[in-house]
Amino acid sequence: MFSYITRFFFKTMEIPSKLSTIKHISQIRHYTLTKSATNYKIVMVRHGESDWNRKNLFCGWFDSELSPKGAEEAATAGKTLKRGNYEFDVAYTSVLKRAQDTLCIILNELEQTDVPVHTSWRLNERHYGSLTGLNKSETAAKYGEEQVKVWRRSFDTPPPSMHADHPYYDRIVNDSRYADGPCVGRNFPMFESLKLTIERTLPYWDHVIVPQMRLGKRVVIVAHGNSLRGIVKYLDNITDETIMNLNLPTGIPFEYTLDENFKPLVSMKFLGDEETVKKAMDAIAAQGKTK
Ligand SMILES: O=C(OP(=O)(O)O)[C@H](O)COP(=O)(O)O
Repeated sequence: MFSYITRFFFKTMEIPSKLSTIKHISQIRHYTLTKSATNYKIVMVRHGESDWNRKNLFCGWFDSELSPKGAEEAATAGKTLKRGNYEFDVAYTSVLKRAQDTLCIILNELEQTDVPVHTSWRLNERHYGSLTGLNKSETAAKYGEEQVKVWRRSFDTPPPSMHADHPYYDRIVNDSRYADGPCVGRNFPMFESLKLTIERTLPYWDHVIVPQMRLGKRVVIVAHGNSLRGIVKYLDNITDETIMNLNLPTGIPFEYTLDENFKPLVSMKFLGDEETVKKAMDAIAAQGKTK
């Protein structure tokens, strides 16, 4: 178990009275708890590798299955949490199968299958627009690695929009899981930047998840690379530039300890060995290379 903060990036500091904006990834802080106070712990996990992760395709709102490796990653995550004696009172996930199946495997491993599970499109992966279904390396070869990095990681530049003639448009827009929202023509996305993803994820964090933590519920969230990057950016007040360099690995849980105002006391403590996490992060970053 290690804090993401400790190796690449992090240094231990005293808790400042106010969080300042993180301008470089190396400034993400690992605060030492110097006094006992109300604090809340929450575990987050990006789902295990999906079939489309394995094929290196932009996935977004396409409902890819877990790959066999992804199912193994989920089982390993569950075993790790069990070894750490984690118990949960409530779980949150997206409407997408790769996240739900990961959560199910984790709860099975934990022997906590009676934990209530809430699903919301607000925790979905960002919508990758017309890039959905394209191979990332091939897209980099066609448009350049820089452009692909902007589409993948910039804060507010969205990918091109998905139109009705896109091969996955009908399947996504007419999915019955969205019957109760979002609404096409109103808030059903056809593309999303990280900024837009945060705008629909944060209300769920603030109005659904935080109130449960306030009640003392122990929460686990299983979501996606970019919906979780959005939450992390918000919690750690990471700048738009710095967030470009954060790549979340699949299937490795990480924990936050939050103070009474739901600000981080301990940020992104990965429950996995440091070398494995670093390699996994580097591999995610490299997906946008030409080869
Ligand atoms: O669907 C996706 O994310 P997910 O695998 O976390 O659900 C994206 O294709 C991840 O791609 P990215 O890492 O290029 O943003």
